[in-house]
Amino acid sequence: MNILVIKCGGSIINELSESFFNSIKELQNRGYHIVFVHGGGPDINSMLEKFEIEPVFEDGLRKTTTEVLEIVELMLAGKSNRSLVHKLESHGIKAVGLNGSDGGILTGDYIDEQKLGAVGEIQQVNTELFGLLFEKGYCPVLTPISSTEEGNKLNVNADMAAGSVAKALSADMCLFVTDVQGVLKNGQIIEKLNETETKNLIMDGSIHGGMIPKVNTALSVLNKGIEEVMIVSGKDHFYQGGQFIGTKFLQEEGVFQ
Ligand SMILES: Nc1ncnc2c1ncn2[C@@H]1O[C@H](COP(=O)(O)OP(=O)(O)O)[C@@H](O)[C@H]1O
Ligand SMILES: CC(=O)N[C@@H](CCC(=O)OP(=O)(O)O)C(=O)O
Repeated sequence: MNILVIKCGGSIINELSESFFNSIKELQNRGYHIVFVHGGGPDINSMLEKFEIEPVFEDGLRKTTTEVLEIVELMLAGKSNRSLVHKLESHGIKAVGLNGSDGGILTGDYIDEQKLGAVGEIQQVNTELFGLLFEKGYCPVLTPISSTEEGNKLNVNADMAAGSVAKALSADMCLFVTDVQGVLKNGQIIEKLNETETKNLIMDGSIHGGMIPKVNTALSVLNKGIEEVMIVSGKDHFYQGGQFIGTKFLQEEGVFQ
């Protein structure tokens, strides 16, 4: 079975192009079973603003108080997930929306409760439901909300959640769909990146903000043996004539699995 995990950024859910959906259908026709994991940072921020709560980020992760967690879940499950599922279905792609914490799909633990509040990292992924949905031709569409073994909800960065799902499924491919064509330097797309080059771009500030968790997750997925890991745009064609367009992550030369 060919499995593709697609992380769909909150930055792009409302701007996905027709060619994005065509690419998804083409990949399904080529035999790929697709799991979507999505973000929703802008949706969360706009609701926080309505409640006059200032968003606070530490190293790209949202500080998540009990009050913020309620809004995060409300917006991810109630808005971002609904939008993506609706768009997929209206393009003829069978999709089922799930909160990551449903059915024990994403189980995690706190990263640093003192510093970040209810922010987690995934420790286990229950992939059973995916198999059932794939059998009937549905794409699971997951929020990055997870829960602890005790049942406490956790807010997980969506790039990291997608990476954990890709690793758990030993996916053939993991794509990070965002609002830029890939990793850029001086406005130009970088088509191929290895770990050293990526770290250097973070160090010199060329890669910053929301791109940091994305490239770090991309590298960690690559290091788990998933060969095709890319950052691509949801605004343009990301797949044409069997070729992907974006930034592809490559193992360092001389490094073997
Ligand atoms: N080197 C870079 N190349 C491209 N985008 C970058 C880079 N460094 C930072 N970014 C920023 O990262 C953003 C994508 O991350 P983010 O906003 O978190 O998107 P998403 O919601 O898709 O996860 C881009 O829109 C851009 O502003
Ligand atoms: C812990 C943490 O930061 N969680 C993220 C989850 C959503 C997300 O990652 O959305 P994007 O993909 O749009 O950035 C947040 O609260 O914004």
